[in-house]
Amino acid sequence: MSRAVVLDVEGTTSSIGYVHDQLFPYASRVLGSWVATHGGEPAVADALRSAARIADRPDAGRDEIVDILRDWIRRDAKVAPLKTIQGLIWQDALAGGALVSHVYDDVPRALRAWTARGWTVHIFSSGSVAAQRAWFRHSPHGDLLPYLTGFFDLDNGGAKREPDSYRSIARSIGTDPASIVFLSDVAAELDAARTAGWHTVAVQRDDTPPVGGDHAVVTTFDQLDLRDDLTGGPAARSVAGGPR
Ligand SMILES: CSCCC(=O)C(=O)COP(=O)(O)O
Ligand SMILES: [Mg+2]
Repeated sequence: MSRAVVLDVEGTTSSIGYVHDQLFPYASRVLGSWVATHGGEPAVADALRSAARIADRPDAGRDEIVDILRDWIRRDAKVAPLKTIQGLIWQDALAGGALVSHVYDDVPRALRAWTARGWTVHIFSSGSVAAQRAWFRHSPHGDLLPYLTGFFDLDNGGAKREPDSYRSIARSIGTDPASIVFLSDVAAELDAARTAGWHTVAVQRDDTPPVGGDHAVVTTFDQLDLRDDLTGGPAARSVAGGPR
């Protein structure tokens, strides 16, 4: 029987501070010139049109759309066309060394241990699949892609607070919901996954706001004891604060 771990990125595998202090300002800074260069490419043109539609300004020109996207970045809006464009920008920057990704030290250790035991590991993040792949490929711990089987974002996974997204991801990875463990720093995401029948574990990193909710809690992946028999739920070895 297949067993899977699904991981959120920002606040779970990686620092929120890094994303907000490095990635977002970088995207905001280069956005205007990047859109001027790439705006004619079909995927980018499509994302720009889609952003204008969502903002209810279908006739907006490129400069106005760049302003809309910058405003969304400032407000950390999880909007698919913004995430598509950010992902393409970050992909180049991560590959070229203009940006370095951040992954907590316990993450590669856990990825190695879980996959060695036959679990598959997948990512579900608001960041686009292109951003996710570049993020883990160019990690400070080396290329982590060999440990990752599937990548889901707002386009191919759906909204992170909707139970249907988790149902559809379970179907897509071919794993029974009762054999999937989801780790996230956002209680509403964990609630949605639990509604879909998944096991849930809140990740409370030192540098993140309190997760809240009533999910089992770990502060690092080292504390998660992934038993092959999940009937009692995934065990957190040394739970900080206990289930809340
Ligand atoms: C490498 S993914 C970039 C981070 C990002 O844009 C984002 O929105 C992360 O959201 P998450 O769902 O991972 O909390
Ligand atoms: Mg998160």
